[in-house]
Amino acid sequence: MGSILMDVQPSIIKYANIISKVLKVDVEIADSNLIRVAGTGSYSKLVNMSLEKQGYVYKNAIETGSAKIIKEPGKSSICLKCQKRDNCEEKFEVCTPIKLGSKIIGVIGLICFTDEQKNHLLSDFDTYMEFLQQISEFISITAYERKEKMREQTLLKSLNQVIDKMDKGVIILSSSNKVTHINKRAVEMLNFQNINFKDDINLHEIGKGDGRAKEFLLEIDKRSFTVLGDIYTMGLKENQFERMFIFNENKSSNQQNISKKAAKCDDILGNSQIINEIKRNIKRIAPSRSTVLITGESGTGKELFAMAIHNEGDRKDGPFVAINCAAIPNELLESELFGYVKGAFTGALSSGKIGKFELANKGTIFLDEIGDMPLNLQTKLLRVLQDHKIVKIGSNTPIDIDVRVIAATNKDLLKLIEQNKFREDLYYRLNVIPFNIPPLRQRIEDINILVWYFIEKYTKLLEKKFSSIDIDSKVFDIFYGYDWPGNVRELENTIEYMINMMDNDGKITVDILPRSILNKKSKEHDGEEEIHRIEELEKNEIIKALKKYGNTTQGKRIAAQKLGIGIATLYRKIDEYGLSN
Ligand SMILES: Nc1ncnc2c1ncn2[C@@H]1O[C@H](COP(=O)(O)OP(=O)(O)OP(=O)(O)O)[C@@H](O)[C@H]1O
Repeated sequence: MGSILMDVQPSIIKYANIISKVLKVDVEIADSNLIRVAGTGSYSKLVNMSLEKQGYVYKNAIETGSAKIIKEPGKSSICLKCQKRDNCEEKFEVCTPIKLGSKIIGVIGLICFTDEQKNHLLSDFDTYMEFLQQISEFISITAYERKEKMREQTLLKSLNQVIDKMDKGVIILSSSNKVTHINKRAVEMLNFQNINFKDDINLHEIGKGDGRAKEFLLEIDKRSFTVLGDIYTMGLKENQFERMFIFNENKSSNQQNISKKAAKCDDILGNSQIINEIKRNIKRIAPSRSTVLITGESGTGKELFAMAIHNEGDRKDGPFVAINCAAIPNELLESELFGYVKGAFTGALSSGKIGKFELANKGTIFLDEIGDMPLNLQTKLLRVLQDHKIVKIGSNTPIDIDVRVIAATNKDLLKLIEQNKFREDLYYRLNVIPFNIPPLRQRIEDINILVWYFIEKYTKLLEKKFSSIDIDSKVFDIFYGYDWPGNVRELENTIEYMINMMDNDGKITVDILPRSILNKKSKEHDGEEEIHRIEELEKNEIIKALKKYGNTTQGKRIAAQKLGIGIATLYRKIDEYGLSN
């Protein structure tokens, strides 16, 4: 039977030798099974042997948990059962238990065979006993550390087993960014032939992702991937298991971080006049190379519109590379955008790095949250827009690039210019083709189509099965009256929440609306009194009424009545506001 002291036997032998040298006596250390773990002098040859038949003093110390001093070995009552009692060679014996918490895990015995040894020990007995006590505590700490290490190893072993069974990619990183463990799924997803990675791994959060997971740029073994995932701190095993990165989807399976989605105008949902006009304009300007600036509140779909511009034009077969300027630390943004040559700075990858501009060559780069770009980079960006050339960090050689730039922001760039936070010349360079995506509350006629689209998306995604789905008209009333500060993204999250909360009857009712919407439904956006144009209010009321009572003749008659206008006026206004479909 093993024991914790046996597990750290080499250290125990060292401790026995130290005690023996200092106290000039022979030393034995036994574990709680009375197996000799260490011994000095003649006992060194008897290590690993059982003391069952003669270790009565030790047994007593283990059972009582207290030190024993045997002044006349063989004659003490403890020695009664010992076979060697009558011809005991020992002159003096002291033993002290080794405790780990409340448990006795072994015993240290000091044995004097000569009077000289005995006299030496007794000459300063209290100090020597204190020393012995100290060593006993050191042994106890060594055993504790070992126990913890073993516990951690067992834990890590089972953790690795669980990780290997996961259907998500998992990479465990050390504090120095080396791969400690990579699961099978990650190897498959990233298509690795060999998992003995020599270089450090680079992992940067570069975007908000899809709302559930963040977007990361993963650089490993001279390859880059854009993946959706999350990092969890572990802090285990002496920094070997520092962080765990769990990821879902490799957005770019090739060696470059190009996220190429084929969203086109038809993927932009909505039938409002303004959305239709934007879609028409996208088709018009898609073939050109002119820079586009998309403005609009967060969640209005700016990236979707940018992708549509890319995919409706001649560059559709080229890459669409998106970068979120706000999500990347300033000091990394330059190298993300322009790349660097090998040896450009300490910590640089030995292979150098290709920047997003180069990756986007012959395609489109989407610079999201451009308002957050630091001023020094704004200057560099301006130069790129003027010269169509980039210069990598650490290099002097300009590289020609053919990239269309689409920038987006939810900030007021003119205000930033006033505050000297955004370059005016860059603003005009970017704003060649401006698109402003109106907030959802200003195009509530798009809500219906978006709601049904997201219902379909999330019933499929969440594997919910309904024979049919019915939405209470009160839900739409609340949706039409709500401000949607988070715009389409908020609507999407709301529907996802409601699909989760729905009963099996397929009914979407007010009682499963998220609290945030129920509580805020009538609050003005941002807490400010927002002023709407009269026509906008009128149009929205007509849309609400038509949604509520239906587009049939009968529905229109009720709508007109509720709106307090004549049926002819309603028809005229429907025409005027382009609401006939
Ligand atoms: N008209 C639309 N049709 C279909 N989906 C849309 C539409 N508008 C937005 N979405 C969806 O809403 C979500 C948010 O859109 P997106 O990320 O493009 O917004 P954004 O304006 O770029 O936000 P931010 O300013 O916060 O970066 C995405 O899942 C997007 O596909």
